[in-house]
Amino acid sequence: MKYKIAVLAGDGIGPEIVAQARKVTDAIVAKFGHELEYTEALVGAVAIDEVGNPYPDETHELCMNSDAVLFGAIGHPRFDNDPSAKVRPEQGLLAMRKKLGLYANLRPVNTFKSLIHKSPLKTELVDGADFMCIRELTGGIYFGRPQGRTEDGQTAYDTCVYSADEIERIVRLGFEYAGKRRKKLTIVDKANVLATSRLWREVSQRIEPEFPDIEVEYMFVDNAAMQLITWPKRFDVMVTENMFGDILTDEASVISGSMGMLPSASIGVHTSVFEPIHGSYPQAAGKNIANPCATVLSAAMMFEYAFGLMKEGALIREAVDKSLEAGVVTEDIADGKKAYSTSEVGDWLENYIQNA
Ligand SMILES: NC(=O)c1ccc[n+]([C@@H]2O[C@H](COP(=O)([O-])OP(=O)(O)OC[C@H]3O[C@@H](n4cnc5c(N)ncnc54)[C@H](O)[C@@H]3O)[C@@H](O)[C@H]2O)c1
Ligand SMILES: CC(C)[C@H](C(=O)O)[C@@H](O)C(=O)O
Ligand SMILES: [Mg+2]
Repeated sequence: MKYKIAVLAGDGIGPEIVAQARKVTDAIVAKFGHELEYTEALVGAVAIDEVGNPYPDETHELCMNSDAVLFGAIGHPRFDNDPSAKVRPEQGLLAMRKKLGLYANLRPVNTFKSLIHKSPLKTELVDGADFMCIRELTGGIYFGRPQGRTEDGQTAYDTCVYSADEIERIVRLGFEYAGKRRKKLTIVDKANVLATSRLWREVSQRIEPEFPDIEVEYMFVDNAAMQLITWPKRFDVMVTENMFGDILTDEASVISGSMGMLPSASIGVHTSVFEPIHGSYPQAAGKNIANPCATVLSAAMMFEYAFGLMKEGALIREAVDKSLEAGVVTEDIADGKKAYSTSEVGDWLENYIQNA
C-alpha cells in the first residue's frame, strides 16, 4: 500500500526529531513492502517567518489530502517572551487541530523496563504503570470566546466552553477504550467549581449505564494530579478536558522517565496527526541532543491508528525498547553514562529495524 504523509516539522528541535522518525518509517516500509509519500509543509514560527501565517492554507490543504500527518513541534522563545505578539506559533497548532476536527488526543503513558530507575518516583510505584490519557483537544478554555482584554488593558479574560455533544463524543471514546483495556475509566474534572465540569459529570453519568462492565470513577483534577504520581498504577483510561489533559500528561512523563518519551495521536473528523507531547525545546535546537523517541513512538502510533498496521508499529516499539536496553540513548535518559546524539539514536533504530 502507498500512504501519503504530510510532514510538519515546525520549530526548534522539530526538524531534528522528525528526521529520526523518517529514518524509522523508511526502514519499516522497506521491510514490509509499503510505500510512503512524504510532503513537507510549514507550520509554527517558521511559517510566520516565511508566509506570515502559522498554519498556512497550503499546509491545511495538504493535511486534508494526506492519510496522516507527522508533526514535530512548534514554538519559539521570541514569541514566548513577547506577550504582545498578535500572531503566534501556537495559534497554528490550535488552528490545525480545530480545522482537522482532531477532538481526541490519545496520550499513552507507560514505563520502559530500562528506564524505571530514571524516574524520580520509587521503582515499585512506577513499575507496570500503563494508562491512556484521552485529552479533549478542540474545546474548552483554549477555544472559548470571548478571550481578550478590557479597553484599558488592565483586565484579561478567557472563556471555558463545552457543549454536551462535545463532551459526549470524547467521554464515549473513553468508555470504548476502557472496554478494550482493563475496564476502568477515570473522568477528571473540577465539578466542584466549574460549570463546564458539572456538565461533563452530567453527560458522563447519563452515558454510564450504557457501559455496565466499565468501572467509572470521577476525580477532581487537583486530586488526579496528586494520585498520578503517588499511585499511577491505579489508572487505566483517563478522560479529561483540554487544559487538564495538557497539564496532567506533562506531569505523567515523569513516570516514563522523560518528556522525550511520550508520543500521541490526535484523531477525529478528517485526517489524524501524530506528534510528541513535548514542545520545541528551544534550548536544544540545532544541538543534536534531543530525544527523538517520543516522535518515533508517535510514528508507531501512526502505523497502528492511521493505517491499521500493527506489526509495523510493534517493530518500532521493539526497536525503541532495545535501544534503551543497549543504552543507546540521549542525554536526558543517559543517567551519567555515555549520551548518544539525536541522529545516532535514529541511526541505531533504523539499523535495528533493517536487521530485524
Ligand atoms: N505540541 C507542541 O508543538 C508544543 C508542546 C509544548 C510546548 N510547545 C512550545 O514549545 C516551546 C517550549 O516550551 P516548554 O519549554 O515549556 O516545553 P518543551 O516541551 O519544549 O520543553 C520542556 C522541557 O522538557 C524537556 N524536553 C522536551 N522535549 C524533549 C526531548 N525531545 N528530549 C529531551 N528532553 C525534552 C526539556 O527538559 C525541556 O526543557 C514553547 O514555545 C511552547 O509553546 C509546543
Ligand atoms: C503548544 C501548546 C498550544 C500545546 C497545548 O497546550 O495543547 C502543547 O502544550 C501540547 O501539549 O501539545
Ligand atoms: Mg502540552
